[in-house]
Amino acid sequence: MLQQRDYDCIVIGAGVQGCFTAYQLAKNNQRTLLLEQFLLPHSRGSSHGQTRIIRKAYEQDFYTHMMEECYQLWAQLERETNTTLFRRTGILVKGPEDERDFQLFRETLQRNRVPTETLTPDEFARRLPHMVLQTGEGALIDTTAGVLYADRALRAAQSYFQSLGGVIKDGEKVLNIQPGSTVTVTTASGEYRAKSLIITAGPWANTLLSHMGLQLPLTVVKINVCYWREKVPGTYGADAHCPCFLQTASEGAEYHIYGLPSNEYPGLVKICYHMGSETEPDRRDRQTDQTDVRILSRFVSIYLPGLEPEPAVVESCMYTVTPDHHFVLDRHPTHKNIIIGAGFSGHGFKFGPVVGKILCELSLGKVPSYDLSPFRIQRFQTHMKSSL
Ligand SMILES: Cc1cc2nc3c(=O)[nH]c(=O)nc-3n(C[C@H](O)[C@H](O)[C@H](O)COP(=O)(O)OP(=O)(O)OC[C@H]3O[C@@H](n4cnc5c(N)ncnc54)[C@H](O)[C@@H]3O)c2cc1C
Ligand SMILES: O=C(O)[C@@H]1CCCCN1
Repeated sequence: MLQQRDYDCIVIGAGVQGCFTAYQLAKNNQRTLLLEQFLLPHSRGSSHGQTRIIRKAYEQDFYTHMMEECYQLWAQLERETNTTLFRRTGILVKGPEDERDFQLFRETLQRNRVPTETLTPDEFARRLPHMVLQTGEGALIDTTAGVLYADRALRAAQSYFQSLGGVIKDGEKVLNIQPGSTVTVTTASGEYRAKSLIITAGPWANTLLSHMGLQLPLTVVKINVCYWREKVPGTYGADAHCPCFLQTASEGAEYHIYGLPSNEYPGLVKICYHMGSETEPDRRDRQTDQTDVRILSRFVSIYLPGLEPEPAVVESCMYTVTPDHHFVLDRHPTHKNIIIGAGFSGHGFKFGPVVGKILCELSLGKVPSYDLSPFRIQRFQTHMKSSL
């Protein structure tokens, strides 16, 4: 027999954005159901793995502004669950000083008075002897930045949500959505109804939105998550005061290259390319392109001489990328009680707590705490028309 249950809100997708949205809804006394297609925890979306970078260094002010509150909300979840979710390491932002990309980071950090150190070549050589700064490159350290313990963070948000009475049903794939003043969501095991629905389905966003005749211009890409062996274990470790780093677009790499100090796998440093090759979320193993790995190998051999220049471990993860690389945080254009959080374009984890707050505000009909114009669906009008 089918179960039938009524809730105030249903959230589809228990990645970082769905978990924090559910957590915020429960804090606002909403009877909330969080549905996840896979058994938790899983490594088939975008939020798995031990670590993510958190930073205020951004090219746009609006992200740096949102980070103020993000840091506070991460610390709040740490207190609520008595867990450590953040380790401060700083992030080195480095790249060609005369290129716009590097300048945008520098200007945003300055304008927003983010505590930042500017390293001269001599200081760089002294502080970071195992990294290379080439002539013409600038180097800044956003000292607020660090590492978030990602898997642990998801567990913390889920358990706090449950402690507030929230319900998680994993292994329940949503098969159909019927919009209306009460939204009906169907899975293989039941039918659930709620006053509002929040879709945070990561790479599967468009599959779910197709039930409501909406397709966003999202591209799903597979990221090869590469770990590189230290020639001397610990050289690039957080204990050796090695920061995270972000190399801005440079010769041979159109997108950023970023890395985190060795941590989760002792002796191995995670370094990835901020783009991959297009894939389908249920068939990402078919995507075997290694272009990103080749770009990374070249980078490692030039800039990080203390690492072996071939990856020791390669895992995978997915990005869901919008044309401008900004998020989608909005209502469905015709069904106003359906809220969409999508297209986090490979940089959404650190924003989880504020994304959850914004999606919760939208679902409760409150005025959102932030100007959402960079995140509106409306901005894709031309893309969406041309794809009809
Ligand atoms: C390699 C890599 C490195 C990254 N590094 C950083 C970083 O350093 N800093 C940072 O801030 N961000 C980073 N990101 C980006 C960040 O991890 C993502 O933006 C974020 O995880 C997106 O979360 P999500 O909740 O939108 O998606 P997901 O985590 O994919 O969650 C969506 C969930 O919805 C579920 N779902 C889908 N369809 C259905 C259905 N029909 N029924 C039920 N459930 C469904 C899925 O199973 C999934 O669990 C990185 C991403 C990758 C891949
Ligand atoms: O969000 C981040 O911080 C990482 C590093 C930079 C590229 C995007 N992903």
